[in-house]
Amino acid sequence: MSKAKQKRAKRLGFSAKFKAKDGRKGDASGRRNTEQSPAQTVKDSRNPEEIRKQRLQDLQEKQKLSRERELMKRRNLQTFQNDILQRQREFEQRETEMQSLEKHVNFENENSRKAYYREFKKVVEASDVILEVLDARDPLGCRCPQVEQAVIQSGTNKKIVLVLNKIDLVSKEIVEKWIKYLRNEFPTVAFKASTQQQTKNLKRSNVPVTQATTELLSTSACIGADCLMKLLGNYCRNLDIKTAITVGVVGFPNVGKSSLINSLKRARACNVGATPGVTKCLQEVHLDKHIKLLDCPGIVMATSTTDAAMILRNCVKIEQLVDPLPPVEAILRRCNKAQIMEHYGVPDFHTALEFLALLARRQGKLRKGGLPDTDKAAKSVLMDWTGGRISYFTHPPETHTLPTHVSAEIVTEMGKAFDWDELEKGNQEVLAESSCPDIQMGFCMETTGLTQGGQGELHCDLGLEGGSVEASSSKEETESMEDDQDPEFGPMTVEIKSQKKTEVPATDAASKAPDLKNILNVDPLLQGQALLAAGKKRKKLQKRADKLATKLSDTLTSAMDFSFSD
Ligand SMILES: Nc1nc2c(ncn2[C@@H]2O[C@H](COP(=O)(O)OP(=O)(O)OP(=O)(O)O)[C@@H](O)[C@H]2O)c(=O)[nH]1
Repeated sequence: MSKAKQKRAKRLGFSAKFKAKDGRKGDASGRRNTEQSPAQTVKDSRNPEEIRKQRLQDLQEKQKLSRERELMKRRNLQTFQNDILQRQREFEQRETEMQSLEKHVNFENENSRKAYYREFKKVVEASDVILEVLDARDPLGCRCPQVEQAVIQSGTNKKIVLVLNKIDLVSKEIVEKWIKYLRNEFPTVAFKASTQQQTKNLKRSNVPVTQATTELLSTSACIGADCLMKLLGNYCRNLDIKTAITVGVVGFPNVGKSSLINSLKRARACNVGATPGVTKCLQEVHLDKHIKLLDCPGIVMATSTTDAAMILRNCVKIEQLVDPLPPVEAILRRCNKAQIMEHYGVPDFHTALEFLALLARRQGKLRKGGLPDTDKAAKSVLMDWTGGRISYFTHPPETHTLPTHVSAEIVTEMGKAFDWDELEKGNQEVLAESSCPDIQMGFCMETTGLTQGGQGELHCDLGLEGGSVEASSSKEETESMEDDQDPEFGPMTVEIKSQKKTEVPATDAASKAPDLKNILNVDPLLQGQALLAAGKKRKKLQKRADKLATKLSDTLTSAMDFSFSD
């Protein structure tokens, strides 16, 4: 070993290694290491690598200490100040980075979007027919040109069918107009998925048009399944497919893909939820031996539409929103101010933030120190929007123009395998089934469950008064606002449900119960029940009287306390 090497080894404390190499006990200089105990020497000879590491660490610590000592010698007030400023700057930078990370919770969604897209690709590859589910309230807004393009590019043997779901949330006229508009491109089926909670025997209505009642509407049964099944059956027949076909169900989040599959299966095969992103990966459901359905996670690939529009289309989880102000501003832009003021019971306001502060105060949503929690108020407004309390629907354009990714040849090719007349008939039946002379559907239905974070459930708010359906009252209770041109949604109608509540008569058992002395006036068959109620009432009154008496006597005792004590 050269001298220089020996010196370096000595500096780094490699004497043990050196010893091992030349066979002598001692450090690099060749001197015997007298400081080591015999036990240590034995240990050292056993594990030289560890000793080397330890020595290196010691050396580094020593160097650090000496550096710090040097620094302290040179330190003055100015360097201290610089140090503090530097640390403050670092802290602030970290804070802003954290904030920007939080602000982009959607980055996470960006990743999941990519994962969802991969799943979607799998679905397209495996499917013969793609059902693109659209929300009847805003069909164009939740149409995904990229999805259609991907299907078209993957060959003409794959067919696209548009399913106009949630038709119960809009009027029949609007559904008809949309079907007329959309069938210029692809076969379109009107549908209302079942929103029942049970796991089996989901209801599917096949009541003849003439016998459809208002009660049918108020149920959560599925409408349109027969038409869709016939369409798929005809497809198999027309193409003479003897084996099974695979049907992919794709669309925006929360449009009702899983609900549609469950309705066709008549069982809760897929998870359903009122928040977007419930379906996370591809799921296979065998309808029968001829049809296999594939549930796909909701995909959002729109880059042109603003985030606010995506939130209003219920594509983003409201609880996760970091800045809910822009979508609320978007809602306020679309609503009539007077209606909003009346609906939420707030005074006049100038900005969305002012409105939210007023609303938060009114709803008792306060932060520490009594400051209004505008974030919570904003989220409650957004929940009202996505949950249907502020309902909306868009109008189809007057004239139809083919989108750039769809050519006339593709339209003809796509439509070839389907029986259009049968489809037309089926849609008519669905619309007739879901319509009724007295009420306008959609204006009275409401998807709930969002606020509880549970499954959506269809509730009918038909303005029931004394058990009868009052069409006019339900109409009166909704106030609409027509917006001719909306840059993000196109022509749109927004409706705010008035919060008028019917007076509930007092149903207190005690108030209903007769007095004991009047028990003989009660119907003899009901006397047992009345006696029980009367007994309860007497006990309750007795308790109240006792309480009052105790209070009175306490007050009197304290008033008559003349002990002159402090
Ligand atoms: N009123 C009404 N609500 C519906 C209908 N179809 C689905 N829903 C409700 O819409 C919500 C979303 O339904 P899902 O079936 O989970 O929607 P999805 O498209 O599978 O959602 P992701 O899994 O997020 O992609 C649930 O609350 C359903 O109850 C319908 O036809 N009418």
